[in-house]
Amino acid sequence: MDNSFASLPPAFYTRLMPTPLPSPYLVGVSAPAAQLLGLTPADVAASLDVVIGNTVPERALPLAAVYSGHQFGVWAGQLGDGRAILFGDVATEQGPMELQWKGAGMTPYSRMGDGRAVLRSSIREFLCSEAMHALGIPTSRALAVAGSDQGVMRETAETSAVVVRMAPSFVRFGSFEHWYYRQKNAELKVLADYVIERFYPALREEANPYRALLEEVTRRTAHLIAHWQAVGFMHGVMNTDNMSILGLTLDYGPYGFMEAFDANHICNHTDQQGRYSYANQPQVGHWNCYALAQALLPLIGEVDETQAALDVYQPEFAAKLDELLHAKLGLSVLDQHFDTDRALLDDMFAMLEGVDFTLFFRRLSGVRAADASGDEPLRDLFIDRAAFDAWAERYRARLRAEQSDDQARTLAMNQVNPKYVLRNYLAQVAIEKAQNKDFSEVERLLAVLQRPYDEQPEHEHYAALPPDWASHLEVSCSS
Ligand SMILES: Nc1ncnc2c1ncn2[C@@H]1O[C@H](COP(=O)(O)OP(=O)(O)OP(=O)(O)O)[C@@H](O)[C@H]1O
Ligand SMILES: [Mg+2]
Repeated sequence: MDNSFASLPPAFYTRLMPTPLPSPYLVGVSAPAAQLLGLTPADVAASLDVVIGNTVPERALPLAAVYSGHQFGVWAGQLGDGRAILFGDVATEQGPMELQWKGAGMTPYSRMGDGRAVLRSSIREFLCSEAMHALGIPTSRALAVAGSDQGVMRETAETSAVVVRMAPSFVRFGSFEHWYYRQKNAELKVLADYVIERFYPALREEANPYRALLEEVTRRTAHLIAHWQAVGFMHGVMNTDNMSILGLTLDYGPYGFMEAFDANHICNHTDQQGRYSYANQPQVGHWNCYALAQALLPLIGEVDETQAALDVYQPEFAAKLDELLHAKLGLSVLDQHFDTDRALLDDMFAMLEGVDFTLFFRRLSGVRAADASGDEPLRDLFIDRAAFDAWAERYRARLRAEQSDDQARTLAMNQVNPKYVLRNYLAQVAIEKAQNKDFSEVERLLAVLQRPYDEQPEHEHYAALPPDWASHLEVSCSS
């Protein structure tokens, strides 16, 4: 174990130890995440004291990093790892992975917080990190989650937990904004050079590596958000301190997956203005890149160059989303169908209002090019059957225009339209059981979500529409 971040000057972090928690218990381990570290789930279970942060691994250099950020569009000043502690990085086949405890106690950046995370939100972060990875969406990973009965106060009394998460880097847009707003250009440069050297080494050859960095991060962010839109993922708190410099999904708080489609859906109950609604995510992604651009401007030097790097956002986002949506519909991206496809997609989203997002796309693969014989399971999702029938006829015509093969298309579509996503109510069931010390549902649900594209006949009910009680579930920033 190493800690490359600790090689930065001391102004970037505070070295400190996690605060122990009494009588820890293991809540869940991700086998694929463990495997990445060359460990088995049994190895991780045997290291429960490390998972909870009561034992610090040999050669670890625990630290909390400083960053700032814009929260809900407003400059929030200094934030920092208020409850996350980075303890080192290890070599894996996917390159070095940093390891963090989230919820391991107070740091100098805790502000009003207690440095803890509750079991509820820790299970949500654990499950969704691994679910997103299995969906093929760039994300931080989660190795394990452990709990303790030590109480923590939120809206109600809850108990503590710690997630061990992993990513090549946890540097955020806000890590750069921090130095920009303090007018510390030397530190800004140190951080940018560190990120380029370690994560974007090819950019060193560019005429202006800082401009190239901005462009690459902007591109990755645009692609990430295209993935979110395509799978119906809503992050919930797209503050600049939650935006990864590697274009990863970071900080699983009040996120949600779209169920009954509503473009303006707001998954975070605390977000009353809907700044981070599904429909707003693409433009917020751009806005966040703009905040990063502003922070990098002193290094890039030229406003025009900075603007040019930022300008890749719209076309990159549009092209990526177009590619992903075509794949979801089993269509090739072909110039001669550009206008037809635009209208087909627009009308699809209009028709989708109120229809379950995940089930719609999964069942779409059953539609046959020749006739309506495969429509029924999909058609059943619609109240306005006539509208569906009319759209399905146009879709069929488009399939025939590229001589689409039903069998091949069904297979391909089922590789991109998940059958299983982490619906809020599924997480809630697992959480309630875990709160009663039954962790079997966390394990079962994780196993289902690790194969989101596979038919799992024994787990059919995990793909079903949410039950009535689920409509009362609310998730907020409280975690
Ligand atoms: N319970 C807490 N104790 C201390 N600090 C907290 C707590 N909850 C949130 N914070 C801090 O408030 C800021 C914003 O919180 P946010 O919910 O975005 O992050 P987070 O979920 O704690 O962590 P991360 O972004 O690392 O996943 C961060 O600086 C975070 O560390
Ligand atoms: Mg955060």
